[in-house]
Amino acid sequence: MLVNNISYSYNNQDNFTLSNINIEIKRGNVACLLGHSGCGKSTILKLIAGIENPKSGTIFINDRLVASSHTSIAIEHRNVGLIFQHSALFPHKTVVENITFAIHLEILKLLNIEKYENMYPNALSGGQQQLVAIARVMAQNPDVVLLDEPFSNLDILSKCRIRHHILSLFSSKNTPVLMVTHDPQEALNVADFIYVMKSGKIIQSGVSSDIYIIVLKIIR
Ligand SMILES: Nc1ncnc2c1ncn2[C@@H]1O[C@H](COP(=O)(O)OP(=O)(O)OP(=O)(O)O)[C@@H](O)[C@H]1O
Repeated sequence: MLVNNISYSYNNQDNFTLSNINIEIKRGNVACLLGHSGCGKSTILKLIAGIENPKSGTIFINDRLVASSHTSIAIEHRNVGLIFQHSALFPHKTVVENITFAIHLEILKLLNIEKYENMYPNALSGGQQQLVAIARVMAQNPDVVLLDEPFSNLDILSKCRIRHHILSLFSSKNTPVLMVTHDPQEALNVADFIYVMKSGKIIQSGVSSDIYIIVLKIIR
């Protein structure tokens, strides 16, 4: 997955929300976007997913051009697995119907949600709904996975267990993962590569061990 010199502004304003963003994630690797609230992390995910289109620059998924100032492959044709903080489920479908297409019982078991199989989302807690959204992406077999603070409404034990399962599953399938977080410790724990953002720019990037000192400064 390659994001090449992307710039973007909401509502065609002169001040750019994102300037000259470059991100490369090798197959099977996990990269983290780390930065304070409002620095533009979610906007990068929206551009990769096809919810917004860049003003300049290019995006490639699986070596295919999906976005440039004059090209935009529709979101449903990008095969992107998206998990947001509050992932939307179809309220009129049961858990098993929500996961649809390539439903795998192993995924339900892995996430401990097989007992909710025939329930509707309104009968599930926020954390349980999030597990169903995660299962849906795991069943989709995406070309790239975008995680936007996906574990924040899970308890700490579930968070560590599920995060480990998801990241090892996609790593074993050679799928690149881009994860947004505010939490430097989480980035250091899970990422192969970290991009540190400030005010719409990437101010530092590197393998986790190399930027440890910079991340420590952010924690303080
Ligand atoms: N739909 C929109 N229209 C106009 N401005 C927007 C829109 N969405 C986001 N913004 C602005 O763009 C900037 C970047 O927002 P973004 O959601 O990408 O930040 P973030 O780093 O993901 O923040 P957080 O960690 O709080 O989710 C912010 O200043 C925000 O106010």
